[in-house]
Amino acid sequence: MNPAIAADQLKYGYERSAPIVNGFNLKVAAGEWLGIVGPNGSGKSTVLRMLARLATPQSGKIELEGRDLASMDNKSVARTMTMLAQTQEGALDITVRDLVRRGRNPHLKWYEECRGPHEEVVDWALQVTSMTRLQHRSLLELSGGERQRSWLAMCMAQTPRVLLLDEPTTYLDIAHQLELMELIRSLNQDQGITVVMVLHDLNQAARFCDRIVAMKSGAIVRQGTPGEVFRVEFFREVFGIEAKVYYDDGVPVYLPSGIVNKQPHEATA
Ligand SMILES: Nc1ncnc2c1ncn2[C@@H]1O[C@H](COP(=O)(O)OP(=O)(O)OP(=O)(O)O)[C@@H](O)[C@H]1O
Repeated sequence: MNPAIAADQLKYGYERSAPIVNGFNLKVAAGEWLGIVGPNGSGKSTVLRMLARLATPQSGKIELEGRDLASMDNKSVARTMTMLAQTQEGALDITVRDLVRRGRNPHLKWYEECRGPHEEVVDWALQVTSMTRLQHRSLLELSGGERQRSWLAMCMAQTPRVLLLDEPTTYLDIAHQLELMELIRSLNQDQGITVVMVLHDLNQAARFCDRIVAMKSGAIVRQGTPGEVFRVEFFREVFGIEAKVYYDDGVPVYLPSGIVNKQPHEATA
């Protein structure tokens, strides 16, 4: 079976600056939950944007389920893969249900309306994200967590097989963070959706992800299961911190104790 995503030798940079991402290779298996971690400015969002086709690599190739991403049409990409960003742009003066209906657009012909079986998918997307009760509310009347769930419901209405998420829990309190992570876990485990998520909370990465890829200066420096990655040297070399690693129910948990050498940490050094 083709990997859900295969990225080969990706390179990306801005004019007059050294490449931000260089020689980046990644394979994500269908049904896997991959976490991308790394210091600020290490290129995580840039990689995710290239995978989502929001940024075009200067060189290298991305395959989505074995197809060349660069030559796929927009609707085929949107029927296969979707991305939930940290914050969303767009008007909030819309009901949750109307927002979720927009997720059906890649499946509709230009003359078609969201009706019949498409409305059933909207019902399903609202249900799996626990938004049915709030579906007639305007986004303006929702909390940050409920709003993020509404956007996720729209993503689900696309019935994607691959879900990309860029720090989706950043603005959520801890209860809403866990709620969103549990929800994504059920989408991953029950619906078989492949998940690629950039996240800063390393303990959450260890708890939820099958595999962690750590980036520094635009390249992958460590990867493996959370247990393989969570080593004292990893925290020193990638984040410049001293940390102790404990195990809770088989899951590694780190506790930071200080900055290595007491030097200001150079994120992109
Ligand atoms: N428009 C731009 N022009 C020049 N450099 C940019 C631009 N946008 C981003 N960068 C640089 O690209 C590098 C990688 O940024 P990116 O957002 O991918 O990192 P990140 O690992 O996601 O960071 P963070 O954890 O802070 O979100 C950073 O050094 C950033 O300053």
